[in-house]
Amino acid sequence: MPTIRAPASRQTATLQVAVKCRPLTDNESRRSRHIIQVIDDKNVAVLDPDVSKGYLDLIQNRTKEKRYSFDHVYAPGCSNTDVYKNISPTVLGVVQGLNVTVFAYGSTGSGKTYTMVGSRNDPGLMVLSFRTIFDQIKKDDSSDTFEVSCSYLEVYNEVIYDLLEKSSGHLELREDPEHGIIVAGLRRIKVHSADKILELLNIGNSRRKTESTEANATSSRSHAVLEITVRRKQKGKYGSQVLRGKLALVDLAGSERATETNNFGQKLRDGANINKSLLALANCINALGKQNKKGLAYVPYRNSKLTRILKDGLSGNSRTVMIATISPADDQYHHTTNTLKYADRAKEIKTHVHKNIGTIDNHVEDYQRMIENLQGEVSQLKKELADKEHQLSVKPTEKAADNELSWLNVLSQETGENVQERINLQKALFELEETNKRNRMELQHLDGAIARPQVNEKDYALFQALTSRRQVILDNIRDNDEAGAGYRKDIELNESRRRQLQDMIEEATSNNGNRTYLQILSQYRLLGMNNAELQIEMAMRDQVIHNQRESLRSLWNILYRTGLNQKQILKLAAKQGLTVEGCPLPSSSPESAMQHGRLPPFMSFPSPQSQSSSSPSSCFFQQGFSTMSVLKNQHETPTICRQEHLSSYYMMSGCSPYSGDGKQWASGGSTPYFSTPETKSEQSPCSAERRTPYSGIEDFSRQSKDSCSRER
Ligand SMILES: Nc1ncnc2c1ncn2[C@@H]1O[C@H](COP(=O)(O)OP(=O)(O)OP(=O)(O)O)[C@@H](O)[C@H]1O
Repeated sequence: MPTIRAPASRQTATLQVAVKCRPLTDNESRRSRHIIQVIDDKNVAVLDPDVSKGYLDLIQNRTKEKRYSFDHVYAPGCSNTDVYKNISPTVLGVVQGLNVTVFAYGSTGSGKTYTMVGSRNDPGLMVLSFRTIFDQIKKDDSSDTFEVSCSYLEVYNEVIYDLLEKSSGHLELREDPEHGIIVAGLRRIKVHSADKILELLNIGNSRRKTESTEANATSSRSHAVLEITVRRKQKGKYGSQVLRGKLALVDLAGSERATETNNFGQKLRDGANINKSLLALANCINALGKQNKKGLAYVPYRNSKLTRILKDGLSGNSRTVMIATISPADDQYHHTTNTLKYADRAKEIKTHVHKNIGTIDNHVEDYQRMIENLQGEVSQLKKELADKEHQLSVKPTEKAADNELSWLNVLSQETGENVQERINLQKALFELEETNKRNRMELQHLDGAIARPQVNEKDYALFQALTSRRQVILDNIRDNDEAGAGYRKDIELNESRRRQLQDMIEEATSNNGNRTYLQILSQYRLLGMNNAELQIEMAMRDQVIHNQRESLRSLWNILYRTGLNQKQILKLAAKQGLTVEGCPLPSSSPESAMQHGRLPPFMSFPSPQSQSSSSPSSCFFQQGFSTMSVLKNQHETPTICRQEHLSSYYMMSGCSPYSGDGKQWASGGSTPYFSTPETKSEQSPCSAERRTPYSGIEDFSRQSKDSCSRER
């Protein structure tokens, strides 16, 4: 029997922003003045660093003193445990199936690593978090079972490395509708105690890239993300379900001004890359901070790996805490006010939190497995290729052929980059279109509200507010459409370059005599391309699943509006051959469900006036209706939406979905959309536990920073 799952209710949460000021270091106390005044636990002032200003300047307000308010402010005497006390309730949401992100943001040497990792005497937020997670699991007296796993990665020079692998290769990011952004191939180790995570954290930190810079003797050169996942299996009335909470703890690399650090060579390049990703993060914070006032603007997550990793934490499904770290020294005034400026903007950021219940990721996992197999084959071929290259290099007579082959190699590499660029462009286009779809829905609502007659002054004021909001939305739609047109053009250029490369490779392979080598080379190239194509298909499938979820939400919207009670709906569903899981239906009216916050905000009930055929509500209804027919007839027509989406996707890229090259949707056509896997292996390829010698708990941050010399 096919199964559908009720949508999880979403809550809007605001980013929790705290400021932590570290003490002056011994060096600083000799030459610097303390300019941070913690007024109380929520307010902080940065005093004017210039002490030469007179009384007149002060009364004429010519002072550079600045005041800020945050959720929490911690004075230099506060410990990491003091900070943790306020975020502990948020962190514990992970055990209830929520996503939580905690990140430290601040200039170099301001205390980010100290806050996140800490020392033996003052353990940081990473250590305190996993300790309380395990304590909470221990305390739980329900019949639920728990499984905790952990991963640790770093982003160095825009490349992702696995800190739990001895010699990690480059890892790639992938978007998954169920789990958000994920890192393909990242090791996830099952852990049974806080000590085990501590051991892994120690090992990871010893591999992390740090350098001594002018500004900080042990400056982190990479962004590090420790992720702890808690899977909680619950047995409920309607069968068992899995809650999957994820805690991401992020220690960012140090931002710096090149002029202050006296860096050069590799260090300067590292600094430039670090600054680039931190700038990308600042730009996202800016765009998101404005969004509340300005409607849906495009947020440039794609500009760096860091912002893509933090995407969920910044706007998606996550309760997020930002700890802005500052130094009290007067010569850090500009860095401090800059950090506080972004922290102040971050207070406006909203995320949308819901429990991660169950999973529909079996389709995506099929693809992931295929990609992993392909990657295995590609690396085997790479090895064969290297062997062959070695053999050829010892035969000088074949030098000419060698040159041609290395040229061919360059072409292959360019083809790979070309495909990767196309994936990025198309995903960016999807995101833009998604943003504008929501903008247009809001516009429809606004038009409906604006059309209502104005009877009194209050109505007129509302009319004016709605009209100016409408203008903002229109501006955003126009900007996004323009950006979309740019992406489409880039996709066309990319396609034509791809054709060119293809022709050049064909010509080269037909001219060269070394058949075996060429066969391997071209097979390697083809597999690489197939791999990339599969990633595109996965992205499309992700989008389809996302669309289906939206349709499901609409379907629930309709069910709520019918006023039927839970029993009636279950009976009706059973008649249609459907099982409903985790039914969250209100026993009373849908309006009361709305009042009690059980419906997500977008599942609004239209006012009677707005129920014309063109109103958003009817649009919901039609969408829901078609979903229903898909549900009802899924055995006969299970791929309606999939093909619709596929064709629109290919229209964009100018290809046909069935190009005769066998690249069609790979899963069986009769797979029902809304089914939950009956039996699914829980053992992921990355979940195997590996034992690593425990190196002892020292001063985590210092130990890790001192012993870092990994060359990338
Ligand atoms: N709360 C604190 N108490 C005592 N010392 C601190 C505190 N916070 C930071 N420090 C010290 O300040 C110095 C810089 O801190 P840390 O390395 O954590 O900065 P960072 O922001 O991570 O720097 P980077 O971005 O360059 O990696 C270190 O010597 C650290 O021990």
